[in-house]
Amino acid sequence: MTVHEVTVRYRGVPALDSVSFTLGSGVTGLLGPNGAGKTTLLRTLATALAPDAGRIEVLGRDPADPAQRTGIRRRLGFLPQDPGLHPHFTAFEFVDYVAILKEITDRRRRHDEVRRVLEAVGLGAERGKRVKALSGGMRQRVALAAALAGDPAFLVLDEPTVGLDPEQRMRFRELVAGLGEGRTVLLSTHQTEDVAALCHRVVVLDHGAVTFDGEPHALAGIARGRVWHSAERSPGAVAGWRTGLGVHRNIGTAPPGAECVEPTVEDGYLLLLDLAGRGRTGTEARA
Ligand SMILES: Nc1ncnc2c1ncn2[C@@H]1O[C@H](COP(=O)(O)OP(=O)(O)OP(=O)(O)O)[C@@H](O)[C@H]1O
Repeated sequence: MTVHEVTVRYRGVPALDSVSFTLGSGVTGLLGPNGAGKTTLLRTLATALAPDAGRIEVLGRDPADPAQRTGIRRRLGFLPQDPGLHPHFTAFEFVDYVAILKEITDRRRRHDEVRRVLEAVGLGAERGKRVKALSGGMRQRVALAAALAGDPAFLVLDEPTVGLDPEQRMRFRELVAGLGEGRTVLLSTHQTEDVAALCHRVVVLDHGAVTFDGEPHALAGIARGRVWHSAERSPGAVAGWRTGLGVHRNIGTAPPGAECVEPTVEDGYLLLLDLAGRGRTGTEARA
């Protein structure tokens, strides 16, 4: 999968500005603040949007060519931010409907596939329930099952853990981790914990440009020596918050004598955004 100098504009304003990177198998995380261009990039890779400039190669094919684009779509699973689940469909009917759109024409084979993917996301017993009767986490799994129909080689997931409680998020993580074996998964998220838990690689987008591309521990490493705990919020910190334990976690240039702590992916990410000139001064209490 290659993205080469891709630009996408909305009414002349670039949402992606000459973005380049390559993707291999496994789960890659895509982080970025609101409006960074994540959804635009995912929709472009999922062949739902054509770039204004640059080239893309997905599964060895060129989506600009209609015949090759069809070939890509047959091997692609896309979980959009709003999957458009019809509330009156049962889980089975919704996934079956998507499988029809994916041109699995043989009815018996298709129904077997729908049962397989609903089992895979842990919804085998719920397949006859209507979408409107399912919890948010279950609906998200129905949408994932639909994306998985046809065993795609490339899976594009746009903020799949939004709105899930911690237990549902953990279950979802387990599922996605398994999916990264032998296929390419691109996962957009605001959850740095998801990136740390799931991804072998992370790409950070900011203002339509790639500002980091590497392993999650390298993103955390940006903040090495620059995260410290103190009794009060430290004035030299670019970001800081009082933790649930009552100490202040500060990120920035550590004052002399500060006791530095091990940085997380979130620390590195916040510092990266600040280094890009965003100038955060978060003071909200976090758990
Ligand atoms: N259909 C559209 N028409 C005009 N502008 C758009 C459209 N879609 C997105 N944009 C703009 O393009 C930029 C990138 O948007 P995009 O949705 O790709 O960001 P994002 O990183 O996915 O954001 P979020 O984290 O909030 O989902 C934003 O400034 C957004 O306002």
